[in-house]
Amino acid sequence: MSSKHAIPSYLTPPDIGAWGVYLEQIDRVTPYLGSLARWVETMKRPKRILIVDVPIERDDGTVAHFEGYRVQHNTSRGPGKGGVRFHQDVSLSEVMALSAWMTIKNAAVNVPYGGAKGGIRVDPKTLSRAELERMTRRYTSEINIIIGPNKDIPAPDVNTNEQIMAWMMDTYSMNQGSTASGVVTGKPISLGGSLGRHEATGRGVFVVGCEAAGKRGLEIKGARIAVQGFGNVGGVAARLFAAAGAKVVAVQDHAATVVRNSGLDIVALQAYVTQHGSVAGFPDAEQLDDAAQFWGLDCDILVPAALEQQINRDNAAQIKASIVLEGANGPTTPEADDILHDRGILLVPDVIANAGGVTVSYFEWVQDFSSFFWTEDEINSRLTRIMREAFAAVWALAEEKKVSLRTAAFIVGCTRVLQAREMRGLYP
Ligand SMILES: NC(=O)C1=CN([C@@H]2O[C@H](COP(=O)(O)OP(=O)(O)OC[C@H]3O[C@@H](n4cnc5c(N)ncnc54)[C@H](O)[C@@H]3O)[C@@H](O)[C@H]2O)C=CC1
Ligand SMILES: O=C(O)CCC(=O)C(=O)O
Repeated sequence: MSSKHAIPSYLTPPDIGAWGVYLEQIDRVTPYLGSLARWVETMKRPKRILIVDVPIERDDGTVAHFEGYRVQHNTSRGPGKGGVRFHQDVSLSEVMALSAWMTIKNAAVNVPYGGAKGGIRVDPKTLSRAELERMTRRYTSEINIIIGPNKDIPAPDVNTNEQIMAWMMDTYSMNQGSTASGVVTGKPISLGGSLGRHEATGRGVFVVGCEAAGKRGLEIKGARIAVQGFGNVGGVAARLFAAAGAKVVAVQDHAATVVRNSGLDIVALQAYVTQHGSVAGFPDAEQLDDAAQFWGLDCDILVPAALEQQINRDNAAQIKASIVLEGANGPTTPEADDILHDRGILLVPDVIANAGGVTVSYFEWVQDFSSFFWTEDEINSRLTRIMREAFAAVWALAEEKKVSLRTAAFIVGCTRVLQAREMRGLYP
């Protein structure tokens, strides 16, 4: 949305895609929430939505406008918490859905936050570094009134990273008149970031992947893994699986799919992507001409770690993996969920599988408040314990109620949120 003549996305017909997925999942859960069901209606409504115009001066002197959002879905259990995404397909309905998933996720792993998410509808690859900085700072100033260490704490998501968080923290601090390191997490270590946060989401995916494999009697050593998305989440998860002796047989990113039956060299692939911007052209691998073939590849564990709605009715029947680990948020449509379930494929849902990131974000926030920083071993062992316990609790509930892991995770999350709401007296 860089042209000043383009129609803002919130004036176009609603894209219920991602948001609709969320609503359907909530609806499926309601029968299991018993007396809490009457409040689920309130879970469908975000608490606060801010849509902002983000104008910047381009390097050539022209002015470009971008549309930005921050949605606070729920704050019953604490301040809003969730990442910021820069992507050309970001829309209000997508950010609403992502914020709602954050509410469920934060409650499912029991970190003391509500749920929030933000984004800018922009392809950051079209911006220079200086333009990216101006856009990030302007966006932060525009949402300044609703964020803060005790209000709503942004973090990285797709196409945002430590540098973006540093600019956000600096802009917020300048507006406040004092340094407020706790306003964002996922910061550089030199600015109060936490050891282990960069790897935390991928590490959490790996930890719950090992737990799920154990339930299925699958050895990680020698297991065949396929990963879609080779950024922060997919890249780290792939590296940890490979280091544990698994064979990462396929990696797909926005530009290409690379395959190697005997296992890709993940360290070399990461170095290649750092240099070339994508996996396209990586030597020592076959490249698939048709990206859709990725879904039918022979593997044991499939890790979607890119965007929403990637596993859908067109490809769910082709999936050969026995375990799907949702590194991304919302990668599976409800229709595909049913297909995978009917085929006996074990799906570990996003709200558990990728919760390692926000868990270490919580550690970072705590460390910032106390100005006392933990060792990487302390962080990783606490993260591993929380992820294992969350997985075990959801697994036990799924067995008890005879429901999927997704439904069980939603029951755990919704119950905690709605109980907090009831105790506070905020129910309608
Ligand atoms: N960064 C974090 O801490 C967390 C991220 N997530 C979720 O994980 C997913 C990935 O996020 P990050 O790794 O942080 O983003 P990233 O920006 O670091 O990487 C995204 C990756 O997805 C690939 N990709 C983009 N479009 C694609 C397409 N159409 N097909 C295949 N690959 C495509 C990109 O090439 C890149 O490799 C998102 O759903 C995000 O919401 C979830 C929890 C925390
Ligand atoms: O670390 C955080 O605060 C949130 C990460 C995030 O956006 C997510 O879990 O989807």
